[in-house]
Amino acid sequence: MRLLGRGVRCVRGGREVLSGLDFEASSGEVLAVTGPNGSGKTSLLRIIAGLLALAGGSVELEGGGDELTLPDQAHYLGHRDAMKPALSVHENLSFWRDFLGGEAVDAKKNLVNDSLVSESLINDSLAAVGLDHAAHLPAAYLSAGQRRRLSIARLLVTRRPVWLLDEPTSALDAAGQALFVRLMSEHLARGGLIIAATHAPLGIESRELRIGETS
Ligand SMILES: Nc1ncnc2c1ncn2[C@@H]1O[C@H](COP(=O)(O)OP(=O)(O)OP(=O)(O)O)[C@@H](O)[C@H]1O
Repeated sequence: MRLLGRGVRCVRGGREVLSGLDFEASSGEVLAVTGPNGSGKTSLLRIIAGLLALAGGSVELEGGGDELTLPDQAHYLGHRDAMKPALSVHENLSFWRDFLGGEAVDAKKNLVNDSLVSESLINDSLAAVGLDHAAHLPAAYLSAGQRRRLSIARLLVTRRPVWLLDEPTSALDAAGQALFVRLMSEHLARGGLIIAATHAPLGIESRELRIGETS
């Protein structure tokens, strides 16, 4: 699988933010998008996620699911944690699983239509990010790092091969960063790919795409 961007152009508020940008990332690879504030890193992730229109060029996923669009095959984790504060941690994750079309699979990768299995997927995902003890707390009570962990759990309730991550390690403590590195490594080992906008090292081997140097 390969994500390919050619001649990408982005205009925001009448200003050209990206122009003629080429990039690619393959299965098992992390592309770290770096550059000064306002250089267009978030805009690029939002274009790939289908949340922002291209003003020119193309972005394509080769070797993905034939009947699925690129946005259907991508997880977008913005730098703001998209959680409803009045819902519990568990309810927030259930919402995202349903919204993203989460499917439970058994050990032989067969689809399982079983609410108990779905329930254990939520619990396993919360445990994987160290939030099992907080499942019934309102999301409003979470600390910044815990909110980030809950966002990361979204990546686990539905498997999608392309992870688009905006400043994914912000607010994470050392243990949280180590945990996230492990989750990213497992994702890459399964053939996934990651594009991350970041100002800080991700703690995992990556290739750099530097943008906005001249602006
Ligand atoms: N909704 C919008 N309308 C107009 N301009 C916008 C909008 N959103 C972003 N911009 C502009 O687009 C440019 C790129 O913003 P973007 O958020 O992609 O940068 P970034 O590289 O992610 O920055 P940072 O490192 O600060 O997160 C900035 O000049 C910003 O002001």
